[in-house]
Amino acid sequence: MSGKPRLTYCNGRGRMEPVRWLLAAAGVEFEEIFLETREQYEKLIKDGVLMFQQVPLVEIDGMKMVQTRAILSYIAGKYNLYGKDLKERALIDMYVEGITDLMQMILMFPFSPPEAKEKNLDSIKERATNRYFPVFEKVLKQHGQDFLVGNKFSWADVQLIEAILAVEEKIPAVLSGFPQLQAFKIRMSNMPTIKKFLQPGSPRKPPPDECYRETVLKIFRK
Ligand SMILES: N[C@@H](CCC(=O)N[C@@H](CSCc1ccccc1I)C(=O)NCC(=O)O)C(=O)O
Repeated sequence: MSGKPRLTYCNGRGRMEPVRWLLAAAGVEFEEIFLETREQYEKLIKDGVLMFQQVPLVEIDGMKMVQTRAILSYIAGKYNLYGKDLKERALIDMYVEGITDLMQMILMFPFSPPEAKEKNLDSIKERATNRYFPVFEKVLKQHGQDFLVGNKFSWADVQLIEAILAVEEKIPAVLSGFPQLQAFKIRMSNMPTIKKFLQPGSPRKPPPDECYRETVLKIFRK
């Protein structure tokens, strides 16, 4: 037992990528088990390892954690990325949940039917530009600090930089109207732990491709 957290999921972003981001941003090394076949997944279920027969699964501190939100909250609390008090935690929760709503659109995009892809991409652009990014542009402009909450690096900052980079992969000019977010992106990308995670060879996963899509559908088919 290495003592490192152990992540079980497909070899791709999916619902596990925010967990990889948060652990990496906290400077925590982790191990990964990749699900490649439905048989692997069915064996986890048979062995009673998955509380709701779902992954992500994160084994940490003797626990077999499932439910992405619970996993992320535990990691944020453990590594002091969850604010200094209840009100800062509430603000971080609101920011994270909002960004998660945007990221859910990106998560599901590879599974859009071909005829819906253009419309779904337009929806991502519309929501990022008009609903989500303006909130964080305003927050950063109003308090003039480097980080979203309490002038301290937190889970909210990690979730936002992940989202910015993910949206830019689809809409490269998405930050053109957001100078504060452009500066935030540079600041976060230069933080040592995030800079390391953005380097080739890190556990960060590439954008989903057809192979990943087919693997997910094969493993989790109903
Ligand atoms: N609420 C759970 C949902 C987890 C979930 O839906 N996991 C999927 C794998 S992610 C699958 C995935 C991967 C990429 C993009 C979209 C999606 I959905 C699963 O285990 N499905 C099997 C089942 O529910 O029987 C969480 O947040 O962890």
